[in-house]
This record gives sequence, C-alpha cells and structure tokens, in this order.
Amino acid sequence: MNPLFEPIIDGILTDGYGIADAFLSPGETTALADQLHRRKEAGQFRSAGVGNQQVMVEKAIRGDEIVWLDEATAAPAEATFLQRIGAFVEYINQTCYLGLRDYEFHYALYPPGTFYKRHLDQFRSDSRRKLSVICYLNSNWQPTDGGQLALYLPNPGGIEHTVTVEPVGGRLICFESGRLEHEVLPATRDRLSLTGWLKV
Ligand SMILES: O=C(O)CCC(=O)C(=O)O
Ligand SMILES: [Fe+2]
Repeated sequence: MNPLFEPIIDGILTDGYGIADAFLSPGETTALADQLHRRKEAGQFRSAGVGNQQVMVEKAIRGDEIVWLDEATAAPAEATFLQRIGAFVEYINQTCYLGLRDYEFHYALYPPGTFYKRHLDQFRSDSRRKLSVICYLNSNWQPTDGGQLALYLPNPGGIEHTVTVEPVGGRLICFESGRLEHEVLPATRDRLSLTGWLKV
C-alpha cells in the first residue's frame, strides 16, 4: 500500500473524488509556483480554449491562461512533478486495472475575477481522458480569496450534492473525467495550478 496514493484512490471509489493534501511538499509547491511565474514572464501563457480542438477562446466560459508541460523541456521541479504523476499512474494501473497509458498536464493561471463555468472534462471525441487531476500551487490561500473548485456529485434519483474544495498549495484532487461535472469559482487573487488528465 502506498500511503500517498492509496487514500486518493480510496476517495474516488467511495466518494467520487480523492484528495491528498500533501501531494507536493511546501518546497516543491513553491518551486513549481516560481516556475509558473517564470513561464508567465517569458510570455508562454495563452488563453485557454473550449471545445474539442480548444480553438475557441470563450471568456464567458473560462478565463484561465495555460501552458502545457513538455517532458523534454521540463525544469527540475516540473520533472519531479511528472515523475510523481508517473508513479501514481503506475500504482493506479497495478491496483485498479484502468489501463492508463498516457498523461498530459498544463499550468493554469486564473487572474482575479476569472472562472471556469460548470463542465465535464471528457469531450465527446476525447474519451481517452479517464481521470482528471488538479494540483494547486497557491501559498497561504484563505477561504475569503474565493476560487473554490465546486464538484457536483451525481445522486441518481436524489438531489445532487455539491462539494467545494479550497485550492490550497500542495493539495491534489482527482476524479473521473467523464463522470463529475465541476466548476472553478472566481477568486480575488491569482489562482495557480497544474491540471492534467490520465488517459488510456
Ligand atoms: O482548477 C481547478 O480547480 C479545475 C480546473 C478545470 O476544471 C479544468 O481545467 O478543466
Ligand atoms: Fe475541468
């Protein structure tokens, strides 16, 4: 049993989502946030798109800016992060037989007032996304800063249950991409994260 990964999988199976509050150490979180800011200053961020090819920029749906991580050009902090995700994928495959074969991650920066309206991560033509993973890079996040992730838990035959998660630095959240609708609420300060998908 892996003490870091097992509770995440357990959460997905029992509650529909799994959380690890210390997926990244404070030092790793800061290093990744610094790297995000470096990439921002280097002009690498682009407005995120919506839809299959992510070609349409629609600020009424989502207002974040993103940069995709590339293993080949990853800074040391990014390589460490991707290695841990690789180990997580391996562990999931050994324990849940999901047959994951690939993963993709991007930084996301939500400037103050921006949001991502309620959505599902699995596009009709991209059913390869099995699990959504978000890792937050915010230091000293307060509930009054906003920016919660709202999860809409389906309840067949009953009333939908909403859970909100604070985007606290070092925290990872994971859920089934094709199953759980969710929403990013507006924040009063920059909201930083690494978001990705584990794919078959
Ligand atoms: O940052 C979050 O909490 C969620 C981001 C999200 O839903 C997405 O990028 O698809
Ligand atoms: Fe999403």
